[in-house]
Amino acid sequence: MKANPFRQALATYRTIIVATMSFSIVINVLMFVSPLYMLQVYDRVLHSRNEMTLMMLTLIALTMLALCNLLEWIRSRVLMRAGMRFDEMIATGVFSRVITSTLRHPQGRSEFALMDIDRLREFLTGYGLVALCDLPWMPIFLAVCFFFHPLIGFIATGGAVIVFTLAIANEFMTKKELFRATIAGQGAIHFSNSTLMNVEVVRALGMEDSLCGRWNALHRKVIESQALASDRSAALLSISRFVRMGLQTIILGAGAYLALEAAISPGSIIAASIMMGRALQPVDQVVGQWKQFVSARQAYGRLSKIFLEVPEEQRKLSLPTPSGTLSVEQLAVAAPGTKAPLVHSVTFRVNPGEAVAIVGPSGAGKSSLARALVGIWSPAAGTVRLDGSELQHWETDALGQHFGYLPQNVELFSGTIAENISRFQEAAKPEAIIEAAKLARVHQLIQNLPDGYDTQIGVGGRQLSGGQRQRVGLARAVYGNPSVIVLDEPNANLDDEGEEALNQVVLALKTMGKSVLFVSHKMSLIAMSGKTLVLAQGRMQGYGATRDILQPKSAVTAIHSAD
Ligand SMILES: Nc1ncnc2c1ncn2[C@@H]1O[C@H](COP(=O)(O)OP(=O)(O)OP(=O)(O)O)[C@@H](O)[C@H]1O
Repeated sequence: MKANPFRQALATYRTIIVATMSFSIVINVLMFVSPLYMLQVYDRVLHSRNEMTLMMLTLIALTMLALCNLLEWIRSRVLMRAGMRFDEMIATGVFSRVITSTLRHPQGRSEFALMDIDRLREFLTGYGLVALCDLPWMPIFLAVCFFFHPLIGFIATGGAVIVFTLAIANEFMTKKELFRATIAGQGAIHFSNSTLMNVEVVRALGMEDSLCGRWNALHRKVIESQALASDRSAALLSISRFVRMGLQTIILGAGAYLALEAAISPGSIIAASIMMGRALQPVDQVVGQWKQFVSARQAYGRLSKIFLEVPEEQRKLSLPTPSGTLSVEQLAVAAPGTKAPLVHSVTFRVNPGEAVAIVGPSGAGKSSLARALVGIWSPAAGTVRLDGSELQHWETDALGQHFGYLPQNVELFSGTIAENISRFQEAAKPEAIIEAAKLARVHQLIQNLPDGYDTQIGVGGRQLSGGQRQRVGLARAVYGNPSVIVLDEPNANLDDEGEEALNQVVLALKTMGKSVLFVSHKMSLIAMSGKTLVLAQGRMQGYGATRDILQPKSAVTAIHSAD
């Protein structure tokens, strides 16, 4: 099995974290410039009154500070590029896993893993990671405070402990609410997306108010949880800010007292105050970045889960292009995430050049069977074999190229007609697209559209009529010379001319030696098949030559009359 690309990407990022830490070492060493400068100015220059020394010290300090800022700039550029590389390494993997995971658990909302990539990348490239890299420097800065005087050291350490405690309290007090807000936010987005998919029905049936009410309820949950988390976090943040400011006053006061007692030099007062500030800075940053930390950690958890649940597809032997023999044995089909089979014990075989009609009343399980035949749903029992090899033994993408599939509700994508027919393949040849359109008898129809093959069809192909969608979907099904073509009610939206064209397509596909299976209620199309499979309540009621099955009093006629 291939290594998990998420882990690989994180391993690569580890090198970047090491580089960031190396930058941080130099940057933090340069943090000593300001306190050292103060010590020199107050304790040496003011006594010696040497202006030349002051000028040289100032010049050196400015150079060092410029270097420090230059390094910070380079560090952020390195992080940004590494973040982009990290994104590149996992984005494709996440996208394909989201598809697999959604097929397995349609209600699982795995699409949000795509947003998690952004969250994690933002954390890895932003101040969050820098703050973490700076954190190990805190003890060193505190040690220097002790070096000035133990009292200074204790004040700074006490301050760091308080600020840290506040950060942890922040985590505990906001964790649950932030998690709730994320889940509620996903629910609201999911709901609004599905509403927007059906805007026409929403307007026509006056559902706006009720749907808006439902969305508002979900949205309010997000706002309430966020507001609660933000209230708690804001209170702690202002306490933390007060502690920081109070500490500065205390440290200056303590320094002045120690200077009066001649325990430290006057320059040490300012230097100690700067040093304590540096020690507390990473803690402050961590507190400020807490929300981002939490969200990045949740994103990390969800991404790890999806990579764990959907492991890398094992490399499979590439099988030769199939002739198209589809054999189904004792097949049982259940919807993803459910156990009860919708289709039971189906056995039949389709040879190249044959057409099989799948018939039966509504809810008989015809579409469920079609889904299993093209490998969308895995068999709950039994097998589906293409040229003798079970569908699971084929590479998913390779298998898709050997199948043509037209689902009942067509499912076109936002893009041009040409892109839809070519299944969005980047290297699609125009000749192949036109060949598929001609084979599907839709070339002329496309030519009559304002932009021909370049016509944008909108989300779900909404800018086409129902019949046009179905015929473009048929062209997509036959694109790329597939061996097996499965059509689920391909004539549901067709007029007489469209139906005649469809009958011609089935005839042509048979002549070309393709295996054709279609679900239909239309006798004229069923008559194009050599064999018919009759389903009722998920069970095979008959399978045989269409002319026998279409005889009066046969199973199919009985089923239709019962319908
Ligand atoms: N994704 C799903 N999850 C759970 N049950 C499902 C799912 N899809 C379909 N079913 C159920 O499976 C049964 C068969 O549905 P299917 O769509 O396969 O029937 P059909 O024969 O194609 O019907 P029609 O002719 O109306 O399209 C139905 O009872 C339906 O409720």
